[in-house]
Amino acid sequence: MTDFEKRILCIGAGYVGGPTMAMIAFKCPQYKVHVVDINPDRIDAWNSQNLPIYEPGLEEVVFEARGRNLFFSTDIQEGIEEADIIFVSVNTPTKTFGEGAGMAADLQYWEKTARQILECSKSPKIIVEKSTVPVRTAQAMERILGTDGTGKFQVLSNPEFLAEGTAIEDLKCPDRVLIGSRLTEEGLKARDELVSIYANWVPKDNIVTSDTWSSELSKLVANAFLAQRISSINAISALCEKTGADVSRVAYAVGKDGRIGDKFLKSSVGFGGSCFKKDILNLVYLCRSYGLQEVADYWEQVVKINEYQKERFVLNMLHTMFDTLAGKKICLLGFAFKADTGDTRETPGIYIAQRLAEEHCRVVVSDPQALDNAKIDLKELGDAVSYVEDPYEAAADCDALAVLTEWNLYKELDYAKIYNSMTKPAFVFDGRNILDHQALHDIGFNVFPIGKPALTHYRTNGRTR
Ligand SMILES: NC(=O)c1ccc[n+]([C@@H]2O[C@H](COP(=O)([O-])OP(=O)(O)OC[C@H]3O[C@@H](n4cnc5c(N)ncnc54)[C@H](O)[C@@H]3O)[C@@H](O)[C@H]2O)c1
Ligand SMILES: O=c1ccn([C@@H]2O[C@H](COP(=O)(O)OP(=O)(O)O[C@H]3O[C@H](CO)[C@@H](O)[C@H](O)[C@H]3O)[C@@H](O)[C@H]2O)c(=O)[nH]1
Repeated sequence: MTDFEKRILCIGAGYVGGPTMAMIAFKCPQYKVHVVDINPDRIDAWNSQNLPIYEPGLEEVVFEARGRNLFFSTDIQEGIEEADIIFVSVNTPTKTFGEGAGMAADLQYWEKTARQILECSKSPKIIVEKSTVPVRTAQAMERILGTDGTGKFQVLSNPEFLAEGTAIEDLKCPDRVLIGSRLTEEGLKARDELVSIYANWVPKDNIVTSDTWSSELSKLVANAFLAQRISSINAISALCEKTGADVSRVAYAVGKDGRIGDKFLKSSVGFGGSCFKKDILNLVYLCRSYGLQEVADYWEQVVKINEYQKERFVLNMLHTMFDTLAGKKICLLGFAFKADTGDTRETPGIYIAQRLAEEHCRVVVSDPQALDNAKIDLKELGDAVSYVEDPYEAAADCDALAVLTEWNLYKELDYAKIYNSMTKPAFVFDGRNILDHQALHDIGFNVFPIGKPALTHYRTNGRTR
C-alpha cells in the first residue's frame, strides 16, 4: 500500500464510478484506486470477466489495471480509512416521495456516504463530488463533515461529462475536466492536488477550474443545453411533417452556422438516459425554490417537448395504421436509450411499449444489448411483450417496425427478407432516421421517418412526397 503515491477511493461503482476510476488507474499506475459499493453483485461483476456495464473499450482498460492498482470491493470502511482522496459517485435520482417528488434530486445515498466518511475517517481527506448534485450541495457535505472548508476535509466539485456508449473515449480525451473548489488557500491546494491527477493524461488547457457553486451548476446547465438542442430540433420535426420540409436538411443548414454548430441536432423519437430529464427537473426545482418561476418554466418546456415527441411517435403509428393497433404486432428495433449501451434508464422504448400495449398491440422488443433490462422495465406488461434478439425473427409476422435505437446493425439488415416475412401492408417508423428510406419504399414498405415526408404506396394527409 505504501508503494503507491496516492490512495484514491471511489464510493459508487456504477456507470460513472467504474469507468472513471478504471481510467485513472489505467493512466496512473502510481496511484492505488479502490472502488467500493454497497451492492455486492455489482462488485462481483466488476471483479469478473463479465463486467456489469457494456461500454466499448471498457474491458481493455479494466483488465489492464485490475489487480495492479485498481481494486473493487464492498469494504467501504477500510476504503475510507486508507484513502487520501475520496470520490463520491453514488446515484442521485429524482425524488419519488415527499417534498419535491418527481422534480428534486434524491440526496439520501449521497448523504449516507457523507456520514460514513465522517465516521470512518482518521486522517485529513479531499472529498470529490463526482455525482451530479444541486448547487451548494458541497456546502451541505461540508456541514455534515463538520468543516467550513478550513478543517480536516476539503470538498471539491468535479462533475462528470462522459456520455454512455462513448465513456472510454470521453474519459481518455475529455473536452474539459471541471474542478470547483473554495477559493481559500486550503481549497486551492486541494484543487491543485486533483488537477495533478488529471494532468497525467489531460492537457492543462482542458482542465478548467472554478469556484464550487459554478462548477456544480455548470453540470446541470451543460445537460440542460444539450437536451434543449434535441427538444428544439424535435419541435421543428413536427413542423417539418406538416409542411413537407426535411428536418435533416434543416438541421444541416442551421448547424453549418459556426455560432450554432452541428452537434446534438439529430431529430429522434426523444432523448432518454438517466441524466437529461433528471438533471433538468433538478434545475427546474432549484429555480422554483429560489422563486424564479419564469426561468423554471422555460427549462421545463425542454422536458415537455420530449414527452410530446414520444407521444407524437405513438399517435403517428396509431393514425397511420388505420386508427387501430388492437391485435396488431409491432417490432421495436432497439430498446437501449442510445446505441452502444445496454442501459435502458428513461429510454423512450419504455413509454412507447407501454402506450402500444394500452392500445392492445403486441410488442416484440429486439436489441443486441438491452434485452435483460427491457424484461425488467416491461415486466408489468406481461404477455403483451416478447423479447427476441435476432431482428429477423423479431420482425416476422409483424405489421410494423419501429426503430428506437440507432444501432449500426439495423442499417445493414436484409430488409427485403424482412418485408417478405411481415404482415402487409408493412410499415416502418424510423424514430432515428438511420435507414435508407427510398430503398425501403422500393421494397414495398410504407415509410414514416421523423420530420421528413412519408414514402407510402397510398395517399396520406400531405405527408407523401
Ligand atoms: N450515467 C452517466 O452517464 C452519468 C454521467 C455523468 C454523471 N452522472 C452522475 O453520476 C452519478 C452516478 O451515476 P451512475 O449512472 O454511475 O449511477 P449508478 O446507479 O449506475 O451507480 C451508483 C452506485 O452507487 C452505489 N451506492 C449508492 N449508495 C451507496 C453507498 N452509501 N455506499 C456505496 N455505494 C453506494 C449504488 O449501489 C450504485 O452501484 C449520478 O449523480 C449521475 O447523475 C452519470
Ligand atoms: O442529436 C441527438 C443527440 C442525442 N440524442 C439522444 O439524447 C439522449 C442522450 O444522449 P447522450 O447525451 O449522447 O448520452 P448520455 O449518456 O445521456 O450523456 C448525457 O448525459 C450525461 C450524464 O449527465 C452527461 O455526462 C453527458 O455529457 C451527456 O451527453 C439519447 O437518448 C440520445 O439518443 C438525440 O436524440 N439527438
